[in-house]
Amino acid sequence: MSSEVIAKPPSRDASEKEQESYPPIVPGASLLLALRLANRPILLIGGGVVASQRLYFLLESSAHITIISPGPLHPSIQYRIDDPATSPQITWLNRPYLGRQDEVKVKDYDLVMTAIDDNDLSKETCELCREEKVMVNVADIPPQCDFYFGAQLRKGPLQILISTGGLGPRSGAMIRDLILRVLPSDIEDSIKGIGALRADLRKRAPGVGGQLGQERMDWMKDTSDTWGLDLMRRFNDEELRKEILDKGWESRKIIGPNDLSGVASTWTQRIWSMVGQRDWTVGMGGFGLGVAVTSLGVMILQRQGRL
Ligand SMILES: C[C@@]1(CC(=O)O)c2cc3[nH]c(cc4nc(cc5[nH]c(cc(n2)[C@H]1CCC(=O)O)[C@@](C)(CC(=O)O)[C@@H]5CCC(=O)O)C(CC(=O)O)=C4CCC(=O)O)c(CCC(=O)O)c3CC(=O)O
Ligand SMILES: NC(=O)C1=CN([C@@H]2O[C@H](COP(=O)(O)OP(=O)(O)OC[C@H]3O[C@@H](n4cnc5c(N)ncnc54)[C@H](O)[C@@H]3O)[C@@H](O)[C@H]2O)C=CC1
Repeated sequence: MSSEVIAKPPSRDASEKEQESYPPIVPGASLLLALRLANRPILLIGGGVVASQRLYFLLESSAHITIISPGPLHPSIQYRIDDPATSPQITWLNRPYLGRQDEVKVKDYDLVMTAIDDNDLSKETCELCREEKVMVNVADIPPQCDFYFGAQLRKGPLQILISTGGLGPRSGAMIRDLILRVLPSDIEDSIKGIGALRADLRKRAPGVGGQLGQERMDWMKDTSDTWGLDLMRRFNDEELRKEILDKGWESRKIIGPNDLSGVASTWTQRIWSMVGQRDWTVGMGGFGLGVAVTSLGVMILQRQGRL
């Protein structure tokens, strides 16, 4: 496994030597982002199984989705339209989309997705989107997509997306399942814990940038590293958070799990012993390996000019 295939952007704390050896840029990647789409208008054209998958993820991101497709729809789409929990998020136009002639205009949407069995109409929709500079995913013509979907897994606030650069969607899903198997089943509790600690710290030390911002980031980073992923779940205990903020942050010290005293220590340790210790490093090593192997495969194909 060559280390050059692993993305290495500049680091906050890289040593000067590392800073000097800038890794070469390897082009051809997609920019992996986490789009925040709450209440944003999204146009989804088509009503089959692929559209039903798009709809599911769009609903989870709290977007507002306009679906244009003649019925009958895929049953899961119809279900979401009928379900009072999701119906306010969906506008269904029960008719075919007419491309350039359609009264619905792509410029009124933040993103457009086509999932239809009509290549020509997909191309026309894509052209319209280019003219209006609206990002588009065309399920049947990958080279025309501005963005791809990927195999996804979600555990509360944690989300992981696997992209194979359009080469092997099914293999992406298999890698996702591999990651799922090695992830601790309750990792979301750790993420929620560290989120609660960050929020409390921001309340004590509000503001952006400057000396305080730098100290806040250094303290958070060192505290995260000291506790590790596994023990971060303990930050869900409000009393424990208060203790490490009082004793640690206020004097800019890092308080580790063994530095705790009193009540917080005793009862959180009791809960902890009930949950049981696990070695996460083995699992996370597997995760890193899986992702790196995928990247390596994609890189090889890129170098061979097949991407
Ligand atoms: C480029 C991309 C564009 C995009 O969709 O954004 C695209 C394109 C195409 N997929 C096709 C086929 C299949 N797609 C799947 C499955 C998924 N496809 C997904 C993504 C992507 N598919 C994007 C690149 C992803 C990446 O970079 O890795 C996933 C990951 C996410 C999702 O769709 O939400 C989801 C798995 C999610 C999960 O299981 O969780 C299966 C398997 C199955 O259904 O189980 C098959 C049949 C088997 C096969 O062909 O492999 C065809 C028709 C090919 C033909 O006609 O022969 C095209 C068009 C083409 O390739 O021309
Ligand atoms: N990206 C991906 O993950 C995958 C992409 N595909 C591609 O996606 C396309 C759609 O796949 P499926 O959902 O399986 O097809 P499907 O045949 O189940 O559904 C097609 C849908 O498009 C609708 N439709 C057709 N013409 C329309 C129009 N003018 N306006 C609005 N709606 C219209 C149909 O009513 C139907 O609901 C296929 O062309 C296929 O190449 C297929 C599998 C996976």
